[in-house]
Amino acid sequence: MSKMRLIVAGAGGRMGRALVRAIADSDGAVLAGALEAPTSDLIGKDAGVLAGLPANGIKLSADLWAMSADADGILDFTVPAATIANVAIAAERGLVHVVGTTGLSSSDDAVIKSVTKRAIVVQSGNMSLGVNLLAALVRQVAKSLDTGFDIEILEMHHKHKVDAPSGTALMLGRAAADGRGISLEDHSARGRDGITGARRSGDIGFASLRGGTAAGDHSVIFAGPSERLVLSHQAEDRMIFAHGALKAALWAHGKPPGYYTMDDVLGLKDLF
Ligand SMILES: NC(=O)C1=CN([C@@H]2O[C@H](COP(=O)(O)OP(=O)(O)OC[C@H]3O[C@@H](n4cnc5c(N)ncnc54)[C@H](OP(=O)(O)O)[C@@H]3O)[C@@H](O)[C@H]2O)C=CC1
Ligand SMILES: O=C(O)C1=N[C@H](C(=O)O)C[C@H](O)C1
Repeated sequence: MSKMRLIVAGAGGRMGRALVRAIADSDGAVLAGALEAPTSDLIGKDAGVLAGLPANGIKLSADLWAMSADADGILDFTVPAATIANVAIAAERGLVHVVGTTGLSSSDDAVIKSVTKRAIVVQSGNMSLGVNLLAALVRQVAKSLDTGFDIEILEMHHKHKVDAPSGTALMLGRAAADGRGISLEDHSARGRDGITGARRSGDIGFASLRGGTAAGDHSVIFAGPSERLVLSHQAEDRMIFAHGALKAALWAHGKPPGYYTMDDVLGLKDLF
């Protein structure tokens, strides 16, 4: 079978470079294009060289329409405005669109879902196996414990990260809210500072730390009377996200148009 032809969006970024390496190592995919911001100094540079590999002849370009004429999918780890611009082209071309970008607003998410009658979208705030298993466990624990247990989510990332809470923290918060049968939007506590008053019962709290090179640490704390249960995951290398994204693209290739998550890719929907 021929290899899946993939475009990496944000090819000059941290995840973009990791994705170029993951594709180079893969038997099932080949790099078909490398997208960057039109303002980037990296336009015209070789994607392989930027990723620390031998030159592969794929030059960074800002023209997704041209590079997608002969592609099967796009791995998109960029910024919200770029991802939203890519959605329409991916749908028009019938590409698999793997969306890893975080910091998307609820209206951005609505735009992404609006094209899934025509497009094949796989979206997740975290593409790693470990975090998606963690989310399934959090949902189950939240279902088992009553509201006497307060739920707090703590995350730490490298100093360059621009959005908070992380997409993963929000995903874990949503899993906890699902388990409890509540809406996260109505039961979140974000950015406590100053005289905040006592904790509102039933809220899911978020706290974000930034520093150094941390690839992504997440803990979900169930704090009850005289005991605490902590479920956590530490990413040691961002290649785990790149391998997850590549797995998602290969899984989605040939699937009917629709909206999918890593639960579909990893078969976690029926775990509990
Ligand atoms: N779902 C998951 O598993 C994971 C998600 N992420 C998310 O992925 C995103 C990227 O993370 P990271 O790689 O660390 O960030 P970087 O800032 O290193 O990379 C983002 C890249 O996107 C580029 N970019 C900006 N605008 C456009 C555009 N219009 N078209 C194409 N490319 C563009 C940036 O270019 P420039 O610098 O010139 O602006 C930059 O090279 C973040 O939202 C992060 O949270 C990260 C890891 C895992
Ligand atoms: O920006 C990052 O680095 C990461 N972003 C994702 C998030 O916001 O959760 C996933 C991972 O934690 C790394």
